[in-house]
Amino acid sequence: MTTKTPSKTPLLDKVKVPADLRRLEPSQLRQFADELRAETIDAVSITGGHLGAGLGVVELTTAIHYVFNTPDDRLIWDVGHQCYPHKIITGRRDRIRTLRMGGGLSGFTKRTESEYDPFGAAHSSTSISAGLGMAVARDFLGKNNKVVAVIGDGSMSAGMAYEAMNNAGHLRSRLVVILNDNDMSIAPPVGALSAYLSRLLSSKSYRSLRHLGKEVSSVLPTPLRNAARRAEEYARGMITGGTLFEELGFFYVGPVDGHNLDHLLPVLENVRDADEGPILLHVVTEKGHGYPPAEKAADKLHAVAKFDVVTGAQVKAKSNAPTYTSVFASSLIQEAELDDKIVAITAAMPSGTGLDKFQQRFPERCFDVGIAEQHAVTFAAGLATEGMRPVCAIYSTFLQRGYDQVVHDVAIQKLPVRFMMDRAGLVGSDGQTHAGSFDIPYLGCLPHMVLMAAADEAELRHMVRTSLAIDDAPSAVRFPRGEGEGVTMPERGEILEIGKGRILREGTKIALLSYGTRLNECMKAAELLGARGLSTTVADARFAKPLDNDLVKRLALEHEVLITIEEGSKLGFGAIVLHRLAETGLLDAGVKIRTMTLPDVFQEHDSPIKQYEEAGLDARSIALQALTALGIEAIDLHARG
Ligand SMILES: Cc1ncc(C[n+]2csc(CCOP(=O)(O)OP(=O)(O)O)c2C)c(N)n1
Ligand SMILES: CC(=O)[C@@H](O)[C@H](O)COP(=O)(O)O
Ligand SMILES: [Mg+2]
Repeated sequence: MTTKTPSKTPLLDKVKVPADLRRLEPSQLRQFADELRAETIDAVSITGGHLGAGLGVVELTTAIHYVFNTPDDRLIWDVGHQCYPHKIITGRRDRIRTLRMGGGLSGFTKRTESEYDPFGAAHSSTSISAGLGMAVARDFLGKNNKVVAVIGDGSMSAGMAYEAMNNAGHLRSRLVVILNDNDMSIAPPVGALSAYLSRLLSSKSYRSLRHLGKEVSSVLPTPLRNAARRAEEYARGMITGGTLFEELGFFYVGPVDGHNLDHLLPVLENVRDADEGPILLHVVTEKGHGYPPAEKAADKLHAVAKFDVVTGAQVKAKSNAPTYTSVFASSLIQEAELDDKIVAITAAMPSGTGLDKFQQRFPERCFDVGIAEQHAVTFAAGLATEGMRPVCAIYSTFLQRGYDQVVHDVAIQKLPVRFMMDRAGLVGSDGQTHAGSFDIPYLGCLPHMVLMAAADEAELRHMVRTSLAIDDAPSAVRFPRGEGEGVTMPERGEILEIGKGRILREGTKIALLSYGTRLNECMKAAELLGARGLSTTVADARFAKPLDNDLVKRLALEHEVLITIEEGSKLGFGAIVLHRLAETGLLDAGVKIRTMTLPDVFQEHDSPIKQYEEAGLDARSIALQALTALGIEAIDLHARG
């Protein structure tokens, strides 16, 4: 008879949902947390994903679900990248090894995934606003559940968090905000707030509060007379430095050791039962806590590929070409060597944008403004008014956060801010919230903008230099996540003729006009069409604004079919071309025109290859589009290869 190997997670095995957790004894929670951490590490070693943040909140996740009656009590995770332990103990352990895979769990909290995810996240600093909305609704509806928002120190650097606290303090709503302070963003945190939080932790009171343990709960709100309360708050503020938050109308509690369940549980119970206005509980944690490879890593293993649990060594895919990010960074450094007016700005994404390399070379000319895209854009506009050449490196999706600033502070004033939009298009496992799908329409509708899309890494190098040469208008260059096409790189970028595209292949019947990196798929589609005797032109627009009107006119008049292809949403490049053809009467010439874009849905996370297939932007789909326009059957092309 085979003896069953004892489980490594006997307590975790008993917990499918938090109600099961709440049946454990408090004395069992330490072991439970250790098992939850081990399960998180094992799962992410298989799927890859955001590891460090989740490891830092294992105890906090355990304590919150133990003390609060989730899901009736609402728990909102800011950004949501730290939610893997939360997902494991809220009915999703059986699917946790499908994390970020096609058809699997999302890498962030998601309403449609679970009742324990009352609010979707992924873009940071939304949790307090959402939590306040839920608290006010609760009061309107006469309900009595609690609302808890967990926000990181990095996410607390975004203006939206202050807008929400300001309003919460005014409304005096019963809302619990847990500031998860691990002294990390993706990179080490920046800004005055980070310094302020560090002061809180270094103050003698913090050391004494740590030693006082449970006494921390004694500083919680009790019905105090206003005068006494203000004096009490300032006294506490001076002891624990909570005054910044208390001036915003919050009752500040902390700082508390976020890995010590003996501290966390009584404080959370008191916070839960305090019948007061908004409370901010300042919890101190360590990103990557409990896993030495993460604790030792400079980035605390914020995001990892599959890895070996024992060594922490990651399994990196073989690289066939430089990443677009690295080409952008090296091109910018190259230009900045020759022009000391070039400065660069990131919103807390130095490594993701490649500006960490620029920062190493030009520390005084690189600004990490924290998670503050709105500020980043207008800060860049201010720099441009004084003749600097600011480069704002913000992912396409995160630039959405600073859109009014692009319109109001940059475009209307025609200021030469250069936007370098990495992750433009589909992004694979980060899914719906991170896809850079909308920058072509959201920028294409703005007067004065010069818009470029790199077809490959050589084109990106040209466009970086071209953008830097434009001193009389704002410009934006979009390029995708991941590796280039493996083309030969120029020593230095050329300055492209503004508003001019290029023809790569001459044909007579079908014209494929590509904008961005689908160009290679267009060339393959031309081969497929050529093999059917259909002579095909392939052109690279290079610019969406100003559009190469002569090229568009020639393609429309000299071909039976004209197809635009872009890795962007509807109402983008194809719409710009259609407008042009309609406004100039060229549509009357009878060309069969089709526009190929991303589908009008928020595509779920999956591998990039699967996402492109689903989007229908691969060579086979492009060829099919042309054949269909010509009324030619192509059964063989319908079958997916
Ligand atoms: C608006 C926005 N900008 C940038 C990002 C990229 N991003 C994801 S997590 C993160 C750092 C968050 O730091 P913190 O809130 O302290 O969480 P921690 O990872 O330390 O747990 C950043 C900048 C984002 N998700 N949303
Ligand atoms: C959680 C978050 O928003 C970032 O970590 C984001 O996932 C980074 O995306 P890349 O991996 O494409 O840099
Ligand atoms: Mg942090």
